[in-house]
Amino acid sequence: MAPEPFTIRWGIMATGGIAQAFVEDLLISPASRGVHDVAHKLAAVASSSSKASADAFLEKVKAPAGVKTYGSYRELVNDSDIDVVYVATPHSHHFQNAMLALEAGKNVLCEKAFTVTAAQARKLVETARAKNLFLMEAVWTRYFPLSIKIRELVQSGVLGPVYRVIADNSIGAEGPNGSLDFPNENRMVNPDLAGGALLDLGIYSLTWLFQILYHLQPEAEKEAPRVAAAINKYSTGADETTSIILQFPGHKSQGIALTGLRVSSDVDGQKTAGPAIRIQGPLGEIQVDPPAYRPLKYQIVRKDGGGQIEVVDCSIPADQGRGMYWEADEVARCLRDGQKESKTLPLSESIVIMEVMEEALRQGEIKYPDLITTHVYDPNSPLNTGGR
Ligand SMILES: NC(=O)C1=CN([C@@H]2O[C@H](COP(=O)(O)OP(=O)(O)OC[C@H]3O[C@@H](n4cnc5c(N)ncnc54)[C@H](OP(=O)(O)O)[C@@H]3O)[C@@H](O)[C@H]2O)C=CC1
Ligand SMILES: O=C1OC[C@@H](O)[C@H](O)[C@H]1O
Repeated sequence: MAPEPFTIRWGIMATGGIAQAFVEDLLISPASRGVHDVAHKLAAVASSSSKASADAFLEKVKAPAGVKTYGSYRELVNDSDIDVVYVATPHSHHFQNAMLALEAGKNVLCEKAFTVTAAQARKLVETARAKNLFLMEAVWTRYFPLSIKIRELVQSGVLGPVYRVIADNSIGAEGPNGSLDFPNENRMVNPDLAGGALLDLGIYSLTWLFQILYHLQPEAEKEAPRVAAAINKYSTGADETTSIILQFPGHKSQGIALTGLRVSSDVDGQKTAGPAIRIQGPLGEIQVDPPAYRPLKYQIVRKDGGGQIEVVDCSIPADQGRGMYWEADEVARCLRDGQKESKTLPLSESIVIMEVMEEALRQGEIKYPDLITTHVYDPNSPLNTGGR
């Protein structure tokens, strides 16, 4: 008889859009994606608004009976029947909320962007290590079968050394009279919630640059990049377009990461506009269809391919969710194996990415409020208590 899967008990912090998508994926049987070694249990959900919001959330996701609900994040992190807390609040809140969970002795999976500043990311990592807890930034894209396959292909040398990655993750959200299709209070453009294209969407362009140009560098030759960036600001003060050039001189490689809120990477929504990502070496290139955050199809163009291209489709069947369960499976395996971080996205790499984004925001003169940039933990911060 096959051994029972190792099951982890999740506590969900916040009840917004991504919390719903993540939980719906958690509730899909792992066996349906061929996973038998780990499983997931939805143990509790907390809303900073009210217990009633958490109750309503359970109905929305069609949760099984027996899931606890709380009207505060503090109650959630103190629940002894939880193995890991999923932080699904806006970027502005990640540092304080993840600290709240770590300080209560909980393992943490924290949504992207990890934090607002690099110092906050370092403090989270330092705290998790001091308390011997698991911590991971929830960059789900890295755990897609397509991402794994492409990292393997690049490592196998199919392109020769990769010298260039160009990646775009942009959405077409232009509104009337120069505005964007978001109210100014919306987390996409609101500086109080660390809004802006870079922290929300540009992180995926950087994910592609990093998972190829940085992650695959041999450990002994790890080289953080030089950064040149330019930003257009929206009327709220958040960035609406950000362009970043990275150079890794020791590896002779370069990356270009683009993001914006006016022109989509996939203008007709049909993926006919061309690739969002190009990974290039002397022997050929790999092109990945948009969106960069949910990659499902790629093609290989070989220098000696005689004009033929190889197309590889990694679609997810319509009834098989969004694809967030692969990162959840990674968390379960790490907890099972006593690993305190994911090898696919080590904490040191999340920190370097935060350093790059911080530098880009500095060059673009984007300023966020002190409340959300401090790296001093405050359990009573309104970011933890829900005071809005
Ligand atoms: N991996 C992915 O594909 C995606 C990741 N994300 C990431 O997830 C995070 C949340 O995004 P998303 O779910 O879209 O955001 P939503 O605005 O839909 O939800 C955020 C939730 O955070 C809680 N919250 C606490 N304080 C505030 C506040 N002051 N303002 C607004 N919400 C607050 C609320 O839950 P409550 O009231 O219950 O406490 C709210 O429902 C972001 O970091 C984003 O980058 C987002 C979309 C996709
Ligand atoms: O992480 C994300 O991916 C999907 C986008 O629509 C969303 O804004 C972003 O937060």
